[in-house]
Amino acid sequence: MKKLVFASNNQHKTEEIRAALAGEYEVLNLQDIGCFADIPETADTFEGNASLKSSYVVAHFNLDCFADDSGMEVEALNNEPGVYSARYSGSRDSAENIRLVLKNLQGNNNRKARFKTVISLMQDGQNHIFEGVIEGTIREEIAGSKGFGYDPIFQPDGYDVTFAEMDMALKNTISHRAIALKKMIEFLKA
Ligand SMILES: O=c1nc[nH]c2c1ncn2[C@H]1C[C@H](O)[C@@H](COP(=O)(O)OP(=O)(O)OP(=O)(O)O)O1
Ligand SMILES: [Mg+2]
Repeated sequence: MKKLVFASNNQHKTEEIRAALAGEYEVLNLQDIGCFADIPETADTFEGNASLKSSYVVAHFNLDCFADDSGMEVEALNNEPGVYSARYSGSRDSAENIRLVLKNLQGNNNRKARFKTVISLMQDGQNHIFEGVIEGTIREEIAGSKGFGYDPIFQPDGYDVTFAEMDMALKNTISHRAIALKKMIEFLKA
């Protein structure tokens, strides 16, 4: 089976991507290639941060790879937390990050939000970008224990459950990450 290097330390993302590519590609993440660095994400866009992560692996390990930078944008919060989703509350504690979103959105009728993923695939020195977006709304309270990050408060449009209430298999057919990944695989197979 062909190998793909995924420039991420996020086990949840890795699990989703491995499930999505099962049987087609073997996905190696940063620890699998012996990279334990927390790659600096200093860009102010998802594309910029994804490109920083993929370029770091090319520069330090001379390996083609792909990286995902993703986050949640809440319309009434001026699209925050956005690229700062991982540390919105100042820590990586998802419960704290969720608490701050709910606090900042309290009493606001505009609960529109979207999840966005940008994948940067570095192949033969070329940076290929693939984007996935899913629209939804922010629940008033958390619901569900599956998934990770902001899943317990994000309800995708067309569903009456949060990402954390749905199985990974269903999330992997509709999510921002699934959409971006599908575009990357189509490119790789072309
Ligand atoms: O499907 C998702 N469901 C819920 N929350 C999500 C999702 N996708 C990203 N998120 C949130 C979690 C993380 O706090 C931030 C991503 O930050 P992001 O830098 O892309 O990932 P990360 O730092 O955890 O791992 P890495 O950079 O090594 O890929 O947005
Ligand atoms: Mg990150």
